[in-house]
Parts: sequence; C-alpha cells; structure tokens
Amino acid sequence: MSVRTPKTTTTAVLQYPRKTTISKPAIKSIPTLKSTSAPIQIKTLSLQDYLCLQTRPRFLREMRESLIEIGTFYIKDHGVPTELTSGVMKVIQDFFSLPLEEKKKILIGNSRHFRGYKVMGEELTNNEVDHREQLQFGPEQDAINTFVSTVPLEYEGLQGPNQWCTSILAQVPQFKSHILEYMTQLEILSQHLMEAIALSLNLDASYFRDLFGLDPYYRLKCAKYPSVDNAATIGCGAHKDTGFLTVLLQDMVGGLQGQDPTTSEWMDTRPVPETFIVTMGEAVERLTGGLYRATVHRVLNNTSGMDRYSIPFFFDPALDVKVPHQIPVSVSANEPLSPTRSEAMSMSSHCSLSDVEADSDDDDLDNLVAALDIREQEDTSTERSWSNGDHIFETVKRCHPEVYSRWYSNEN
Ligand SMILES: O=C(O)CCC(=O)C(=O)O
Ligand SMILES: [Fe+2]
Repeated sequence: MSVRTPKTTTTAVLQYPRKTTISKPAIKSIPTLKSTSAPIQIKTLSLQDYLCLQTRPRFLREMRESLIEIGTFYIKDHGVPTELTSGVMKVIQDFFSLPLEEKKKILIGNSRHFRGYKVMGEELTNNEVDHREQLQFGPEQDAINTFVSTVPLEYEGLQGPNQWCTSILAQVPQFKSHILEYMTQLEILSQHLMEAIALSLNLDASYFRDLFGLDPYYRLKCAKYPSVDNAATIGCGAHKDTGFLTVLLQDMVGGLQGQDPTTSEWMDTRPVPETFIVTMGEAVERLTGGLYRATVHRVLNNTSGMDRYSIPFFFDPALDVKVPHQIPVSVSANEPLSPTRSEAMSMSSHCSLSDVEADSDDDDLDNLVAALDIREQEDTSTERSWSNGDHIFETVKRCHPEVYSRWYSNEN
C-alpha cells in the first residue's frame, strides 16, 4: 500500500499544542515543580532482542505495553558505538564552549533550511522561556534549486545543507564528521524502531516504510542546559514532540521528566548509561487513534554546577508524503501478535507462541485501552490525510520565526 502522492500543499487542520518562540522574555520560576517517585516503570528494551528472532515476540510485547502505557522506553544494545555517542557529546560540548561570536557564525537565521545555532533564551514552550542553547542539523543534502520562497511547497526549503564554518571546524575538528556519522547511525536505529512499531501493532514490518517512503526527514537538536542558581525553573517546557518518534541521548546530569498520563505525576526519566530514550510523537498517537501515547515531557534545570547536554533525534516520514489520519490498529493490548503479520513468525520454528501470549498484567493494560475508547478502525488512509512536509514546516516555523521572516515572508 502506498499513499505517496505528487507534491501537494493540501493540509489537514492541525491542532497540536505548539512550541512558539519569542524574543528574550525573563525566565519565570515554577513554584509547583515536584518530582515524585515513578508509578510507571519505564522499561529498558534491548534492540538485540528485536533483531534475534527468538526473542523478538517478547520485545514486541514489551514495546507495545510501554507505548500504550506512556509512550516511552529506553533502548539498549542499540548498535551505535559508544565511541560515537561519547564523541558526539564531546564535539557539541566543545562547540558550546566556543566564544559567542564564533557560534554566531552559524546562526540558524543564516540558513533557510532551519539549520544552525540558536542563542539562549529565544525559545518558548507553553509560554515559559526555554533555558537552553541549541544547535540544529538535518539530512545533508543539496538545496532544491527550483525552490521559490513565496510559492506553495515552502517545505521544500527544509531540504538543504547544514552549516559548517571553517573556523569552527579548525577548533572542533571532528564536529562535522561526528555529527554526520551520528545522524546516519540514528537513522538506521530509527528505521528498526519504526519497523518494530509496525509489528507491535500487528502490521507488516514494512508498513510504515511503504507508507512513508525510503527517504525519511529527520532533525538533530543538540542542546546545552546551563546549571542555574534556582532549580525551580524550566529548561524546556512541557510538550509532546510533534513527529513520529524521537531518540534522545542525554548525559548523566538528569532533568528530563515524563508525565504519567493517568495520574499526571511527573516522573524522572533518569539517565541510564549506554541507552537512548525513545519517545513517541504526536504523529504516532494520531495514527494509532491514541492507542500509543505521545509522552508529555519537560526538562528541569539543575543546580549541580554541571551543565546538561542532550541530543534528541526527531525521525519523521519523508517531506513529500501524505500521512493518513489514522491506520487500522488492533485495539486489545491482550491480543497476541499475529503470526501472519510478524516477521517474528517467519521464525515460528524457533519460538513458541506462548512467548507472545499476554501476561496477567495485561488486564490492567486492557482496562487502560478500554478507557481510551478506541474502536477497530477502517483503513482511512485515503481520507483526511495530511502533508508531512507542511506539518514539519509549521513546527519549525513556529520554533524559529527569525528564519521564517528572513527567508520566507513576503515582506522581504
Ligand atoms: O533535552 C531534552 O532532554 C529534551 C528536549 C526536548 O524534549 C525537545 O527538544 O523536544
Ligand atoms: Fe521534546
């Protein structure tokens, strides 16, 4: 099945809570921040369990439970070499340590592709200032030559090169090579996860690849949250990511929290060495009719004296695809994964079906699913679809209005 269409500007009305950006408001304090002990245990899944056909059913069941319950899990044994994760952390720390004038040589406003450096205090989420510096990258591609900023298909402007400045490369020699290699590796990991998500929904492994094409669009954000005097401030305000999935690397400082969707309690998403945090975005939530949650999350500032660094990788469908409003999903958390659907079952000689039968805790999960009032969906892929390029463009435009007004606005 394919819903790839010729490029179009048709857009569904999107009513996501949006990140917005304004100029330098004062940092507001948050009097009611409380971190509580977690009622939900965020699971740690091993990618090797997914890749091994004998353990794949267990992996898929645990993934499904995690995504129904909260929309987040840790992934370990992910295949991204430790030298690369520590190397990429090191180059972004070195970059952020450069003098401001040096960093400003690659200001995001210089790039019509929304790539580059953003100074502290320019981003706002839910009316609170985000207290972080950041640096944005995307797939390293040529810009589209026929692109004209004032006609529809503004999203074609998202395609283009990253900013690499010679004097920065002289001071941080592995800046470019590490970032590019890291994005390549994260794309591979995200493709595995996307395939696993399809299987965990009793869909074919290639379901999303067929739907989204071979050329996904991704964004890499490198963030520095400086240590502050008053911890009751927000590093990044509460939000859901808008895309398909996010794979986040964080250092050991801590501060990221996810919200329990049932109790609204905030839970620390503690740093766990050698893992990434995988979070579903609103696209998955919408595609599955709310069965899989997009996790509400935020980052608290810390007073430890140590700055925090994190690197989320936002993985999305190709820019030129139409994404259906909703896909057919199995509604029961308790339902065994279908032998006919899953590649896991091409290995049915290796594993017993009892591996995919539900645990007793699945009763709880089923109650949760029942509460969501999800019904088995018809395939609505041809109806009410939205243009992914337009959707991503809306998101980045809201986050970086300085880029939009310089490169896209008719007033220039
Ligand atoms: O820095 C983090 O840990 C989270 C950042 C985040 O959620 C975002 O930028 O969307
Ligand atoms: Fe986020």
